[in-house]
Amino acid sequence: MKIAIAGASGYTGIELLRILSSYEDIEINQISSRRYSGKRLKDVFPFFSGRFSDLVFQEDIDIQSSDFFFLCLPHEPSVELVKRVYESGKKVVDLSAAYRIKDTKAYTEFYGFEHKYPELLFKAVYGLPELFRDDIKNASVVANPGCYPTASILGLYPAVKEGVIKGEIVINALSGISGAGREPKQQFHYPEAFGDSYPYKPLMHRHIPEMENVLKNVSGSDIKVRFTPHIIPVSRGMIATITFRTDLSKDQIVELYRLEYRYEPFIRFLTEPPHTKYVSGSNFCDIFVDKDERTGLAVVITAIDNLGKGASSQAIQNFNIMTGREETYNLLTGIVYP
Ligand SMILES: NC(=O)C1=CN([C@@H]2O[C@H](COP(=O)(O)OP(=O)(O)OC[C@H]3O[C@@H](n4cnc5c(N)ncnc54)[C@H](OP(=O)(O)O)[C@@H]3O)[C@@H](O)[C@H]2O)C=CC1
Ligand SMILES: CC(=O)N[C@@H](CCC(=O)OP(=O)(O)O)C(=O)O
Repeated sequence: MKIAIAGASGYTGIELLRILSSYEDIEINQISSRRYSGKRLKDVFPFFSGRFSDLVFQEDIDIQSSDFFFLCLPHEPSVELVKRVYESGKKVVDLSAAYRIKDTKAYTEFYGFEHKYPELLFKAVYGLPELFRDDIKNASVVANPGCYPTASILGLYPAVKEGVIKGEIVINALSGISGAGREPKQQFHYPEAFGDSYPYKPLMHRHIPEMENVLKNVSGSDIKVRFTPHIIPVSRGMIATITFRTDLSKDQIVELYRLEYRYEPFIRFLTEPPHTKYVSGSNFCDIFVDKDERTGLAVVITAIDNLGKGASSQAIQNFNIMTGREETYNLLTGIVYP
């Protein structure tokens, strides 16, 4: 199988290359980057010497030359490229938000562009295997979830599905800086980012419509989330702390979560709050569930690697499912500790 990675010089593209380097039965035959076009992968990123010695970045991806596509591009260029892959009859996992939200208004409102292919938007499958595994198996277009939505939806799904939440849902989430991509930005310049932590977009972040859209699709009811993201000065890692009111006791809510995810290979329950380092470099989502009986609020805390389960390893999980491999193939290791 010949594989193309568009946007291979960004953080999610590099992470994909790292994971795919362990696959024996595939060939990565195209990688794209405009700025590195014509340069060898190993000259740009010396740590890839060996496995991918001959790969050369190209300006764009040729649809005819590969069988399967991973797109690690910004949202707007993805809209077009996904459409072209789809028309060729081949399969694609798109890591951008271009096909995630089944609501065209969200694109004008939160992404600043008119979605040109609403009919394809409704054919794309949301690539969160724990919720949509059966649809992913036969999908041509898989829209890989955002990192905050992965951490938040996995932390809410059992409770939302069973309808045990009373009232508001509050999510406070922390993200490592690689979540903002590799393009240099002033606020992520070392002297400014080192040692600093802060909330941002406290009232409306573009991941809110994505989360609400998916939670509505699985529950059938309108669900609102009060979501506040925060930057933490680490390269990778994400924590979501979720609180909601419920009449279930502590034991019942813990049991509900454990039962729902009992066969999930990448969900691990912890009896203490998870750390970013417990999942770093991996596809795991660690979950802690408890209830504060004093206030009646349940507390669910999830940890993922934003570049792992929040992006690239989740894209590989989808690839494994779409290509008939064991879902966990090559994904059960990878933790980098300390
Ligand atoms: N970082 C993260 O934690 C997560 C990211 N995502 C999403 O995944 C996608 C990739 O993210 P990430 O790897 O962080 O981004 P980066 O900014 O690190 O990389 C973007 C890649 O796309 C290329 N690119 C940028 N602009 C264009 C363009 N207009 N046309 C063609 N190629 C372009 C860049 O190379 P060049 O400029 O040389 O062409 C680079 O290879 C984004 O849509 C992001 O929202 C999703 C979940 C988590
Ligand atoms: C730290 C940081 O800036 N994170 C990004 C989200 C991560 C991401 O890339 O998500 P999408 O794929 O949905 O764009 C942000 O808050 O916009």
